[in-house]
Order: sequence, then C-alpha cells, then structure tokens
Amino acid sequence: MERIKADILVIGGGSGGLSVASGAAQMGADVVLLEGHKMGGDCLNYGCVPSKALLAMGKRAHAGTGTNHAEALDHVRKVIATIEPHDSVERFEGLGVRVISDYGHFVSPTEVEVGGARITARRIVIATGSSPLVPPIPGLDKVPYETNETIFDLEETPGHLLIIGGGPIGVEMAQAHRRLGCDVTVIEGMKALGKDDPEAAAVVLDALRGEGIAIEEDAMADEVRGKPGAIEVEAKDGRIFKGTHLLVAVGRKPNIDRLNLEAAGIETTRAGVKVDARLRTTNRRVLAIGDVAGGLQFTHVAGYHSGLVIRQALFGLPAKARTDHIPWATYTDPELAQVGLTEAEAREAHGDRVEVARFDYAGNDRAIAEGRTVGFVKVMVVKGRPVGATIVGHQAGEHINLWALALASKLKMSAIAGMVSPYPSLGEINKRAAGAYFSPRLFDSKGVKRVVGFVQRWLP
Ligand SMILES: Cc1cc2nc3c(=O)[nH]c(=O)nc-3n(C[C@H](O)[C@H](O)[C@H](O)COP(=O)(O)OP(=O)(O)OC[C@H]3O[C@@H](n4cnc5c(N)ncnc54)[C@H](O)[C@@H]3O)c2cc1C
Ligand SMILES: NC(=O)c1ccc[n+]([C@@H]2O[C@H](COP(=O)([O-])OP(=O)(O)OC[C@H]3O[C@@H](n4cnc5c(N)ncnc54)[C@H](O)[C@@H]3O)[C@@H](O)[C@H]2O)c1
Repeated sequence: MERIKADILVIGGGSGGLSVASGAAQMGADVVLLEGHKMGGDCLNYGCVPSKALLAMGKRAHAGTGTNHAEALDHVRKVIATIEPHDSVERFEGLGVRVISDYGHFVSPTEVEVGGARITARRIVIATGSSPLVPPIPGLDKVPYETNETIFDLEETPGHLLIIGGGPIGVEMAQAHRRLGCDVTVIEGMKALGKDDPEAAAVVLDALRGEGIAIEEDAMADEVRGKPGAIEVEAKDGRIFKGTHLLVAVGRKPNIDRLNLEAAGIETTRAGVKVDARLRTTNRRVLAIGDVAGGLQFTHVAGYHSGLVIRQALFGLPAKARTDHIPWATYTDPELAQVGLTEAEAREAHGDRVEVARFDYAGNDRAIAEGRTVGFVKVMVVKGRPVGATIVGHQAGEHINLWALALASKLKMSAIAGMVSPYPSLGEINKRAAGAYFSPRLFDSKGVKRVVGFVQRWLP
C-alpha cells in the first residue's frame, strides 16, 4: 500500500475543501485533496449555481422573452460548464495539490485510507458537505421523486410540480418552475421561509402567490402515493395535493457515513461533526468545516471556515468562528436577505434597548423609476450599532452586503448615515434607513432646537 505524508489532508472538494486546498497550497503547504464524486461539490453541481441559473431563466421567461423549461436546463448545464474549470482537478494539480478522485475514510486517529493509499497529515480537514434529507414519509419510497441532485436534469417539463418543504430550496425552485410554465404547489409543514423575519417572508410569499404558486402552510406531508405522472401528497390534516412530479426539499443531512469517524475518535451530533468554536473536532488534529459541521449551511460560510482553518493549520494562530456577521439571501424575486439578528431575535436578546430603523423601497426614487417599489429594509440597532438587518425587495441580496460589512467591522449607524450614496441608486435605501435612526434624534429633539436657536442668534 502506498503511504503518503502531507501537511494538510482535505477530505471533500466542495466550496469549503477547495478553498482550503487552494489557499494552503498557494501559501506553500503540501496538500492532498480527496474528492469521491464531482469537484466543486454541491454548490457548483447541484446547489447554488444551477439554482441561480434556473432562476435567471425564469426571470427571462417572466419578462416575456419566451424561454421554456428545456432551454432553461440547457442554460444551467452551460453555466456549470463555464465555472467547472475553476474547480477542476487540472487547476488544483496546477496549484500543486495532489488530488485523489475517490472517497476517503479514517482507519485510525491519524490515518485516512483512500483507494490503495494510506495518508497521514499534520492536520486533516473534513469538508464532506451534506446531502438532501429524505424523510421516512410512508409511500415516498414507492413513487418517483426528485431532490436537488436530480431536479436540474429532469428530461421532461413538469406539468404540476409538488414541492415538499418551503425553505429556501423549496421557494426558489417553486418560482423558477412557475415562471418556466409549470403549475407549482409548495407543501410546507410549518411556515414557509420560517427561518426568516415573518414580515419580510410574507412579502416574498405574497409575490409568489401572486404569480400563481400555491403555498400551503401547516401542511406536514404524511403520506405519498401514486405513480409516475400522477402523484398525491396527503398532509397530516387530511388535505390532499395532486401533481405530476414531486421535489423533496426538507433540509439536509451531513455526509459522515463513509468516513468511519469512530476509528478516529471523532464525535458527531444530529447536525453533523461535533466542533468547537475553533472548528476543531474531538480529535485535535482534525477540523471540520462547511455543511458537515452542522451550523449555517451556505457556500460563503464554508469559505469563511476555510480562512479560519488556514489561519490555524498554516500559521498556528487561534481563530474563532463567529456567526453574528454571516448574511444569507434567498434569490426569489423579490429577494430576501438577512444578516445578524432578526427583529424578534434582537428583542429577545436586547429587550427595550433595541430600536428598529426602517425605510421602504417605495420611498426610493430609483425603485419608483424602475417600478420595483415592493419591500423594505429594517435595521435592528442597540446603542448606536446595528445588530441585525433584514431586507426584502429588488436585489436585497446585493444590498445586504453593506450591513454584512457593518456587522463584521462593528461599524456604528453614523458610519452608514455619513456615507454619500450616488443618486438615484437603490442602495441609498440603506443610508435612508440609517437616516431614519437619526431623524427623531435630530428633528424631534428640544435640545437640538435650543442649540440651533442659540447659534442662530450669534452667527454673523
Ligand atoms: C439547491 C441548493 C441551493 C443552494 N443555494 C445556495 C446559495 O444560493 N448560496 C449559498 O451560499 N449556499 C447555497 N446552498 C448551500 C451550499 O451549496 C452549501 O452550503 C455548500 O455547498 C457547502 O459546501 P461544503 O464544502 O461544506 O460541501 P459540498 O459543496 O457539498 O462539498 C462536499 C464534497 O465532499 C465530497 N465528499 C463527501 N464525502 C467524501 C469522502 N468521504 N471522501 C472524499 N470526498 C467526499 C462530496 O462528493 C462533495 O463534492 C444551496 C444548496 C442547495 C442544495
Ligand atoms: N439562497 C440560499 O442561500 C440557499 C438556497 C437553497 C438552499 N440553501 C441552503 O440549503 C439548506 C437546505 O434548504 P432546504 O430548503 O432543504 O431546508 P430548510 O431546512 O431550510 O427548509 C425545509 C422546510 O421543510 C419543512 N418540512 C420538513 N418536513 C416536512 C414535511 N414532512 N412536510 C412538509 N414540510 C416539511 C420544514 O418545516 C422547513 O420549512 C438551507 O438551510 C440553506 O442553508 C441556501
């Protein structure tokens, strides 16, 4: 058996693993990367990239440019093919990474076996991601169903797509398919977009319903039956939903089954590999990042984790994973974006000390000019600093960047209010929200009026 020694062994070539491997190799470390399936992982092949490409085609169809489902899937394939070389084995080998295209598993606390090789490394990084969770709903195993791993390869256009799960995957896929000409029913066991601010989520759900998508809430799928082309989902309360195709989007499960973690003394929880604030597992040589670490499951979180791992594994420096500054966005139209605490979370954590500053898209001249006046930004502020921001509306996922910076760098509201925004930009909504925080302090204050009166008497 071949024996390989490395500084860093990365298991999994998705968003997190590839960032660690490329960063570490370019900084001079000896890196081995294992990828058992497709380089680029979920995000490139079955997640962010195809879903945003399909949504883009849905937008085109909605604008009247006559795109159909088959053309949209063709576009999805082309987008993946365009990005693929960036994540390819060739590129990584060019960076000096030894790539092994196979699944790896631990055989001891310090060794991983893959194919015919046994690898030891100073640090091992588990970056094996997650897979679609398929719940044990009676009958589901007897009907054809799609997940995010198959929906972008569907041969035929669904006549009526049933989607179990109204989280980000469910609602993004609902709007993309609806705009590409399918009937769509979302079957959500609790509240759709339930992890987001309910007032903002309602704006998205209203828009989706307005486009003809049925969103059924408090409808926990309890039984599935039927045959190809004629599928029924029955909810716990007896409601029955009929469609031609079924997409299951009820969350994720961590990819840990193949890893033989017991051999390495690595503990797990229901969410994934157990990690501490520094992303260390219960084996001190092994770290876990991205979806498999069971926290927020986003590509940019996997990327953020990779930076923390490089800091620790290459430079021996401590690095703590924060979550208070992590944004996320759901790329429906209108978009929904969040960073930090929602209004409810902020009130729970800070009580009466929270002030909510708010500005509506309807008050922004560019939004009026573009006919995109639906939505708002609200910012949760404690002692002059933002602790969270919610934006729903046109390009909310872009506009949240500013608040992500503000939270990451602990900026004050005065920094945002003091920024000069180009007129007429949509992004000015953020400055106006900060302005809304200060206006009562300036315009409703007797003290300010007294000072102005005094100065005016003395100014030449
Ligand atoms: C439909 C959908 C849409 C999404 N949209 C967004 C979005 O818009 N924005 C966003 O930020 N996030 C989005 N996400 C989430 C995002 O895709 C994930 O958070 C991200 O891919 C996680 O990266 P990762 O590196 O942890 O795992 P992955 O990217 O899944 O990579 C893990 C890799 O490890 C490999 N692997 C597993 N086990 C082994 C083993 N034993 N040996 C070797 N290799 C192994 C797998 O084959 C895989 O390639 C979306 C997800 C889905 C499903
Ligand atoms: N834009 C983005 O960044 C983006 C897009 C898609 C996915 N993602 C990532 O992927 C993760 C997974 O997304 P998801 O939408 O699959 O999961 P999710 O956990 O966010 O939502 C799943 C939904 O399914 C519902 N559900 C569970 N069991 C059910 C049942 N039996 N019947 C009816 N409803 C049921 C839940 O109540 C929940 O609302 C997200 O949390 C996110 O991290 C991100």
